[in-house]
Amino acid sequence: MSAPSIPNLLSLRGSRGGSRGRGRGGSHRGSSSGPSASHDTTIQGTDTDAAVSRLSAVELGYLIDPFASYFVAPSPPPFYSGPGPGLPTPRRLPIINRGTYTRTTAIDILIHHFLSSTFSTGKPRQIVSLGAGTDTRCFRLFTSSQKHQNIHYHEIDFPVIISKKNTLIRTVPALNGILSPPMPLPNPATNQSYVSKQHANPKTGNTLTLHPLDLRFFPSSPSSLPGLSQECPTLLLSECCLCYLPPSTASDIITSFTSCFPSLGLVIYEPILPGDAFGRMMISNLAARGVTMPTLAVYQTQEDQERRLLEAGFREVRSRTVDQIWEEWVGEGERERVDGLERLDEVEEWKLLAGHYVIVWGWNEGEG
Ligand SMILES: C[S@@+](CC[C@H](N)C(=O)[O-])C[C@H]1O[C@@H](n2cnc3c(N)ncnc32)[C@H](O)[C@@H]1O
Repeated sequence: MSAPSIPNLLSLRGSRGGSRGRGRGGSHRGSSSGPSASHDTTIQGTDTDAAVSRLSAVELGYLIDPFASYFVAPSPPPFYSGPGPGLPTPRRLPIINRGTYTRTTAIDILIHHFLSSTFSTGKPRQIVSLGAGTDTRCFRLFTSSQKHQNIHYHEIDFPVIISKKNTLIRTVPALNGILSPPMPLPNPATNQSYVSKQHANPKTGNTLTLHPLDLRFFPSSPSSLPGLSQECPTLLLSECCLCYLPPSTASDIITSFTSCFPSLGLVIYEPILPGDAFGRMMISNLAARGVTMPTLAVYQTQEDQERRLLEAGFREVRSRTVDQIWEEWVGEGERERVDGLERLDEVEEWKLLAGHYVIVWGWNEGEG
């Protein structure tokens, strides 16, 4: 569970140890005032929260991710005056670490299912991550199994975030050892002002294409994104991203995929239940940080989220709250291992928090 999704708890109790309308032609649907630079900076900052939460879960043994540390800058000690080690990564609360673990594991399971169920097509498979930020999943995937070949991973985020990621991949040997230096991809539509860059691994055929793009200006045809083909089985992923967009923009983006990608799956992770006491507190704490999640008002429940995907054109849809995933998907032995990592006294609080986040997935072909 990423920190931006839980500022309610962090601001209530402190973390342990320290520490948007889609428009074409410049219009901004769903917002009367249009995007402001400071609001965008706040939303971009949620990626840092997510990266720190990931590293906290890794350092405590919840997750294995050799790449997480490269995306978190060491914080300088107080009165820092030169080179030298920074402060240790802030540790998140045990319930936050468990949330990050459960959400990450569940999305990994769904992605592996997509990859194994589309393996026999013999076609390249595409994963398109909306608001990918500094997520490390692509690197974990490309190094986790020999079978993972011919995967075209696309990440979309604001230019400032993509540029940071691109620089890191170019300069960190552990990252550029997996993928070659980036090649700029030509933009098929001359009026697009962004340049996508593709990192490739010639041995496996895997590629990572980074698209610097404000999703509020997403093209009406996704296949105009450089390197993206509507002929390949494709999984669209939004891990706490579409919730920051105006609802009409978010649904336009989803339907632009369902209308032209015949073999499509979608995985969304978002908060729900804004109307109860916990939800109201969550919203007011987000607002205090200048963060709004407009889709939360429209898709308030698990059922609303499922309906959203059915209305967008998916044939089959399922959902589970993070709480349900912990109970139903994590095996007993693994639950014991995770329980043993940190003392978690706040069981009720965990259930409350984990019940307010949902993973919804849908597909339009095959058996999902
Ligand atoms: C909470 S972070 C999640 C990052 C990543 N998906 C993860 O789970 O680790 C939300 C991400 O969505 C991106 N985002 C939000 N609105 C966006 C927009 N209009 N265009 C592009 N990216 C956006 C932010 O920049 C940020 O990287």
